[in-house]
Amino acid sequence: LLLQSLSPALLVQTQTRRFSTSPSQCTKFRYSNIAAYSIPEFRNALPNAIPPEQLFEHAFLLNAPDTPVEEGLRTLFTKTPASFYYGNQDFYHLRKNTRIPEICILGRSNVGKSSLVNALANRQTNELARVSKSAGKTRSMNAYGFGPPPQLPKELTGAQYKGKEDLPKHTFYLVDMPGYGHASLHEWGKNITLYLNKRSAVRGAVLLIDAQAGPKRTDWDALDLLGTAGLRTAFVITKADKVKTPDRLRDTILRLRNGIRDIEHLLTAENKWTWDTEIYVTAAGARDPAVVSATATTARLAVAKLAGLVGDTRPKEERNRRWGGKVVSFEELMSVPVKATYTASAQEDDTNTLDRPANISSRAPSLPRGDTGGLALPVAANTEHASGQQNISIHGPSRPRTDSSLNSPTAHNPTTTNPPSRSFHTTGILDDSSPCPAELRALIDEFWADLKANENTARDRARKRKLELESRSPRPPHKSRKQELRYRGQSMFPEQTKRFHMIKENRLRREMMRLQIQEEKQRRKEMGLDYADLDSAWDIEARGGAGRRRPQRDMDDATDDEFGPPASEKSSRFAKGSGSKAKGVQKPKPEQEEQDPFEAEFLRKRVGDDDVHDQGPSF
Ligand SMILES: Nc1nc2c(ncn2[C@@H]2O[C@H](COP(=O)(O)OP(=O)(O)OP(=O)(O)O)[C@@H](O)[C@H]2O)c(=O)[nH]1
Ligand SMILES: [Mg+2]
Repeated sequence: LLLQSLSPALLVQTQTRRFSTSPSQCTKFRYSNIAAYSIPEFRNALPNAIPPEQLFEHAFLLNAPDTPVEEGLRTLFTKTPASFYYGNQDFYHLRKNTRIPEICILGRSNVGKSSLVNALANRQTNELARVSKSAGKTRSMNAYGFGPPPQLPKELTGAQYKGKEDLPKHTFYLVDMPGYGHASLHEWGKNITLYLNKRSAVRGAVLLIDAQAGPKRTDWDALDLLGTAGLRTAFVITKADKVKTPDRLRDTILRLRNGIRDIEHLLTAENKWTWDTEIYVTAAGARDPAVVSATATTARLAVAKLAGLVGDTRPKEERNRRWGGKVVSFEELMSVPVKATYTASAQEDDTNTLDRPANISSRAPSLPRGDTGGLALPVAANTEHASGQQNISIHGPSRPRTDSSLNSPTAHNPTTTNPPSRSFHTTGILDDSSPCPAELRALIDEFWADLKANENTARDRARKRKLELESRSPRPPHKSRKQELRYRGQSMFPEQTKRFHMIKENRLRREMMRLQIQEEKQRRKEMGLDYADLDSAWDIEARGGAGRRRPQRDMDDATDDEFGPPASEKSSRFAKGSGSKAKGVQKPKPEQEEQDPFEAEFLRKRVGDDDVHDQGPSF
């Protein structure tokens, strides 16, 4: 069948009678041969002339060169039972893996991705991956581990991995993706795009194409995305048992080949994207288990090659080409000064997909279609150029790579109801002088804001929480009950506070007086004068003033020398701030009638009447 489809002019004449034209009538052996014929080296030989052990002799398992690949692959995929490793819709919530290769399986919804995972692991339907007749069954990126635990070199088991990453239990992971196209969500496409561009462990992608339906527009979009991400790609035709006529399969394969060639033609020299020239044909969900296992072998070979587990059959000059480009973080991408152009045009109808993408530059980029936009999507950071210069081009998924189409910013119609889908990539063919249109800036800003709003890392959550807390109205400062009562007491009993200050002042005043009397006493002693009157004066002062009994301390008496100036003066006095010690020393005015007569006399003797009035009291 494949002979007919791939090289109709070759060999087919002699073999057509031996092959049934209906795949459903093919035996296991013939399916094996079909599988073998999907590898180019065998296309020139007669199918029945190839013994099974030679089927894959041109390739060998890296660690066991003597093991025939078919047998070795079966052991690799089935001996250690495959197991589920992680599954999440959100790219940022995927479990960390930086040491084991990851191969992702892409394809339209219902093309048979999950069935292929089960077939590769030799499991029944639904035993490992969930399969359904209706499209959109797989809703998250599910990784399944295959093969025995690897023996990692020391540098990959160091302390830097502890607590951050699980020790791998398998040789590689196969990631079953949600399908694009019918019943898919725009959100899935966003996360798959992030995965293809940012996941460091991803080594390659398997793109599944329905044998009967052939490649559709969304498949070209996906291919474009893979090309942008620079990810090595293998092509697997699925549901080969369902094709109605060999012509149909031939048509599918030819259209796929031509489409790939066109994309290859439009790629720039710097682009690191490449693909396996073999197109693998499978029937992983067929009813006949023999057919499933026979065709699963080729798919195993495709996966093992992508994971780097099988010797490479590519020409030597191609072997050193980098498969995955350096991933540029989105932050990095955004900080690059934009020198870009923007191209977009009307949406192409999905039904009009039987045409191969002969003129990719004229293919209309798709517009997001709400929730069913599939992979029509925004971000794709790609490799940096060796020169270090980066240009960003924003365009629809059908990325035009010709100069003429790149320099047509006017093609963008800002009035369009659906905003065109966007993706970013670096390219060397952009003209430096091309201006950055305002709408391009707006688009980037809008997308950036959108992405930021949907971020959900632990750091983002913490930041959001902090902002939320900060935005709340501040709580009143906490006051202890004691503080509160004291504050209330002050405001409720101001008179008591005033009295407290007055007593303090009087204490100071007395202390000053005592010192002065002592000095005077000393002076008189030296001069041989009598100083008995000073002792009696101090006694009077210590009792609380002349003619007073000391314990009387009510507020009515506060007008005397002990409690400060008369009530009329009190307010002004306290308004000045009686708490100050210096001011507290400013004592009752000498003109007060009630002033102690001894004090007055003493002052008169010491400083003279005039001074008393001019300078005011010194205590
Ligand atoms: N006859 C036949 N049927 C197949 C084959 N592969 C898958 N199917 C059927 O196709 C249907 C969809 O298969 P899935 O494996 O769930 O497809 P999927 O790509 O994972 O779909 P989503 O998860 O919705 O994206 C199921 O009913 C399978 O039995 C095949 O090779 N031959
Ligand atoms: Mg699925």
